[in-house]
Amino acid sequence: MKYISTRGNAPELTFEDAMLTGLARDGGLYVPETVPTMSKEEIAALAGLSYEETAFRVMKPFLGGVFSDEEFKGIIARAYTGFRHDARAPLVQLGPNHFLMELFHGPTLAFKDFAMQLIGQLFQFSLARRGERVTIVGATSGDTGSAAIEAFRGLDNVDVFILFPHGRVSDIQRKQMTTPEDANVHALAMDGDFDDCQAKLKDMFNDFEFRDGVKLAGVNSINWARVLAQVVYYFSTAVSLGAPDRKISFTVPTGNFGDIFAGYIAKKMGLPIDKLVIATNQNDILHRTMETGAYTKEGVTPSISPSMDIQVSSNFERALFDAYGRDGSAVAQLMDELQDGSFTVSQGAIDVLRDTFASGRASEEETMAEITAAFTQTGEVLCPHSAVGVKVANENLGDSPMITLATAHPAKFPDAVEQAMGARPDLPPHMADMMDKPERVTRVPNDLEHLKALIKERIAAR
Ligand SMILES: Cc1ncc(COP(=O)(O)O)c(C=O)c1O
Ligand SMILES: N[C@@H](CCOP(=O)(O)O)C(=O)O
Repeated sequence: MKYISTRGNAPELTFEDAMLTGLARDGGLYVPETVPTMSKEEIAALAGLSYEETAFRVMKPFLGGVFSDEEFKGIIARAYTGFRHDARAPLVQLGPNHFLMELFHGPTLAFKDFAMQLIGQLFQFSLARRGERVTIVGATSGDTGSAAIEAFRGLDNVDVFILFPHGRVSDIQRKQMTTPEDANVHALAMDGDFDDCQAKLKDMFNDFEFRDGVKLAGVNSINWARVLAQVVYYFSTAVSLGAPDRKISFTVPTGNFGDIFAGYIAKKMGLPIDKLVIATNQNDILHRTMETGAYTKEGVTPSISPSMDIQVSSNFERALFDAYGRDGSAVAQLMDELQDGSFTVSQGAIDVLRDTFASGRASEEETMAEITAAFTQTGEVLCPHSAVGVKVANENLGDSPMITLATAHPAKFPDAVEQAMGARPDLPPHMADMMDKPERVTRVPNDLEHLKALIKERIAAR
């Protein structure tokens, strides 16, 4: 099993090297050369298995033998012990044919834990056997950062630097990143929005002297292992509702396109997915692209679902790669054009994308109204991101059961939830004292040289 870049001009890597590398050296994202498939019988055999066993069976074909079965099973078992629900990704019913997949029972209360806890274990295993250390730099709109810090805190052979947009994450998200006391954790509040943070991260990867000097690694969904870990819950939930004997649809609150891309991979592997619906907030570049074919940046407007306040949706590049028949030079050209603010998807490619993905958007008012409606009608308390998903899913219900992904716990966004419902959601007991803890954070400008110097200085001081 080899991994290739979406821009067609970087070395082919094994699963382990692609995971430790992050961004490809041509600026592209790694994808498997071919996507392994599961037969109908293999999918049916997942029924009744634990989440961990399902994870092992779904992910193993992507590893190319870099871990033994025993090693990989141990890694998976350690990754999911910190989850507070036995099912890991339980389903609750919202309506006759509509279900919610609760992905917020991990340690930091967001779907990011599913992949980040696994990556934490994978990195520890690989770095120990190679005798290496890495510097992780991550960009976050709130949830990736806290999940990464939780997964890597306290490790001697990893420093983790998290860039988040100053003033644009919720108080809980900020506290999750700034209160850990471990010396290898560095929370950096940057001037700008999430897209600025992600652009700086990619600039660091494209500076080979810096990248090689600090042994840069990435744990955003540019990292293939992040996407792979998220494929598992599409299988576990679809099978629990009758797949492969019936088709299942999914609606995914979307920002950086990693989570829905995992659903697309599940479909390519053979899971009978009917509709795969992109749900955006008012920062709706993906919905506009699906409607018009023009991917045009308009600037980010802060919303009540801040983790989805994204305009440069990193993993869309992976979908474009397939839609353009895996033509890396065509993708490289589109990404060059995006530097000037926009590109137009060819008719052939947009047709392919429309065959696979539907889309919709929720305004701020609609998101609020959905939190209120879901609570009144079902008793389920939604976070604003999940509410965007439920609103768009309701517009896409059909014959097949619809599963909407609930991507974060409502207590991470208490202000919006309180405004919609009149009651403030409680944090789980393990986080109850978080708001009282002192914070450790460095305010940084949107300046590449400044960031590189700071990172080098911090590593040298450890
Ligand atoms: C709570 C929440 N919902 C949805 C998303 C969007 O997911 P993705 O970036 O994989 O599209 C994010 C951020 O990634 C998030 O943190
Ligand atoms: N919403 C994300 C943005 C980064 O996405 P990622 O999946 O690429 O890590 C966040 O919470 O940081």
